[in-house]
Amino acid sequence: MEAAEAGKNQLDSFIVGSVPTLFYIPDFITNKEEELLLNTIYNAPMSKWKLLKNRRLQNWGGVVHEKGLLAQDLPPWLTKITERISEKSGLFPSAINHVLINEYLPNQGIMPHQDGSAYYPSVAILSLGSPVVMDFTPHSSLGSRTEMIENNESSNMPHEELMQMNSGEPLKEYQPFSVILMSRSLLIFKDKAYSDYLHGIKDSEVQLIDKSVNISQVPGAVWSEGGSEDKDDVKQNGKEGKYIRRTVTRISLTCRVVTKTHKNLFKI
Ligand SMILES: O=C(O)CCC(=O)C(=O)O
Ligand SMILES: [Fe+2]
Repeated sequence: MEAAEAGKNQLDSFIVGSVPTLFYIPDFITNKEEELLLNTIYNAPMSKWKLLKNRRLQNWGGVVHEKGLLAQDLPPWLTKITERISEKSGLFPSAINHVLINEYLPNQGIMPHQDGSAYYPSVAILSLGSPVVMDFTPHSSLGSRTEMIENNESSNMPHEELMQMNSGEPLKEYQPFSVILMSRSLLIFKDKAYSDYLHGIKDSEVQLIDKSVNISQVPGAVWSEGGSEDKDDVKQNGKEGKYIRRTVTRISLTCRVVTKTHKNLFKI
């Protein structure tokens, strides 16, 4: 019984913020593992990179489309990580079978979005390289009006991303918040955090961290206090405060389960 209870609560100590289905695990992998992953990712053939308008990505596990996943086995260097994620979190119904690797230069981000319906509603994001701030915004039907980014890149995405544009009265329990994603950390979110909020990363080199729910877990050396040299960010975000400055590239591994899979195109 003890083991079952420990299993049930294995992520409780990693909850950050007020949404109980969002977990932040610092130091999920070692420095050595980070280095190995980065080397392997950058050793992939150039053709493996898909260029988007504002970043590039590698798609592993097969092609996701409406009818599910045209599955390809994940390579061992990825299953080593995805198996650890499944085992440590206990939040995935079956083996993680899809990994999207996104690369972000310091001035690149991803518009606020909800992940496509082909995925099981649990996602684990492993971060490598530069720290970054991920913003969670309640769907406009639930909270304050959702910020939209004009350049809709969803047509370039390998999976469906749903945009929510309708406005509504803010509900108190749905407030925007942010999470600082340090290198080697794992962010997991599911249920409410997955379906009632959009998630995104601003395309700015300087990112305010005042709304971040995990500041206390981030080394003080990572952030600075607002100063006159950061006028651009103040202009962009409308206020001054604590911020991080992205100086290097960030790589993220978005690990998910696509429940419907097909091995052969002709059997769909
Ligand atoms: O890079 C990230 O941290 C987020 C990526 C993401 O949200 C996605 O691929 O759907
Ligand atoms: Fe996403």
